[in-house]
Amino acid sequence: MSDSAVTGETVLIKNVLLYGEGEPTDVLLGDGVIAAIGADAGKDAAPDAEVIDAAGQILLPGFVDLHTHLREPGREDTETIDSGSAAAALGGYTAVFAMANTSPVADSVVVTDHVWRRGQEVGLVDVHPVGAVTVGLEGKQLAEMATMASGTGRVRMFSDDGHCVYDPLIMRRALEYSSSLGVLIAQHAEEPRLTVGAIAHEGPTAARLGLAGWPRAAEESIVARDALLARDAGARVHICHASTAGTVELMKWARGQGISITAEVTPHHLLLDDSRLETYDAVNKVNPPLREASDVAALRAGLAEGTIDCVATDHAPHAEQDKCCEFAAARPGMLGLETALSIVVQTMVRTGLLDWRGVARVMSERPAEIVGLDDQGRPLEVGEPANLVLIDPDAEWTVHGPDLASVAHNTPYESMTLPARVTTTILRGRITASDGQARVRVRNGRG
Ligand SMILES: NC(=O)N[C@@H](CC(=O)O)C(=O)O
Ligand SMILES: [Zn+2]
Repeated sequence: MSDSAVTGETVLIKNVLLYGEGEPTDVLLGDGVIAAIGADAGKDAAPDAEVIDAAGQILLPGFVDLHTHLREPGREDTETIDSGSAAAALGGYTAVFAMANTSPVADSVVVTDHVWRRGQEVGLVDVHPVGAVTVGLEGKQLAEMATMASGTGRVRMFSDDGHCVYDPLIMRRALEYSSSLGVLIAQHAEEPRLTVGAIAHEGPTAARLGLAGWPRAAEESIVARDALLARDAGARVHICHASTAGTVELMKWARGQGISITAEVTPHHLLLDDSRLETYDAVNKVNPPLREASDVAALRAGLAEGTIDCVATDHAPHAEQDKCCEFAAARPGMLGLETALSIVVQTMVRTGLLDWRGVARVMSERPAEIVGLDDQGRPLEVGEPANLVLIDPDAEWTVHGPDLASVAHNTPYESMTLPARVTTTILRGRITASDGQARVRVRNGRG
């Protein structure tokens, strides 16, 4: 064997378009990294290398989701780290951030380390635990952020998501503390005094349908407040699921002031608006609510120009009994991991707002940068970690909830035909999903 020969599990991807550009080429993966790129990349491939004919397919860095709800521990009847990892791998993700609103809440290192370890055992995607900002998500007392940040799970992001850290003094202290720890605070921006009883976007549709309204100002007032608190604390703040045109304007203003603020938008806020509520189907109930077409247009434009940094799924599985009930009683949230790429292609690529490099930016590179992951969202270059996704841009598929890997089936895209599909996902050189099947880890005999 020559010195340059690649050892361990090797994968040879043939005839693939890097970032959807240029001429098709070959990419060899070995030892968990990109070992070679080019027409002769296969010359060092081991005889037993897995060969993927990727003609017509696009290679991007694996996706990173800053906002996933995996429901373990506590609601394993709706999602587990196993099922959620499979959904993530099938959606093209190589890293996800599992939100802290589990039961028990991830406000201690016991829970955050469990989430990390369980994710590594499953081995389909890196499951990074998000720690709670406050004990029990109650907004009263800061959780032990330093302990969680230094645990095995190395918590990099803290959020009370599902709840807003509404007390400005607590938020200020959390931001001050976060900058000394080098971690990120992600805010579910919702002024709770403005959303008492609210279940839908406050506007003409909700008024006509008799649904109590969640005004845009409930989000925007917190975005503005937190921008100012981050400025004063010299800290960074990340805005979860931006949903209004006004939030895009506030982001522009804050950036112009030199404030360290980033924001994500969900696929559903890029595609759906409150006209979906006409049927009273609670599958469309989500926080923040689906807004108006003008907000959807502003969010798309904001993402295209970089004012909104990235796409995050807010994948929120719920049991059938919590979704197939009266709108007011239903829980908010919808599935997102397995449909995210298709929705981004439909809303951003097919509309000419983003090219495939732009998709890599908003789904891989920016989210990895925002949380400081140095092994994700990397350039497609020799020596870089082989965290990758292969996409068939011309595929079309019809969504059917029970076919998704999640335990729960609450997809708002049921029976919709969507463009583009993930064909293969690769984590550290190992195929984690291909042709619609997640691949659980096979021991390689060395370990
Ligand atoms: N988005 C939602 O409507 N629900 C999320 C919580 C959240 O992200 O706010 C959930 O945990 O179900
Ligand atoms: Zn939220």
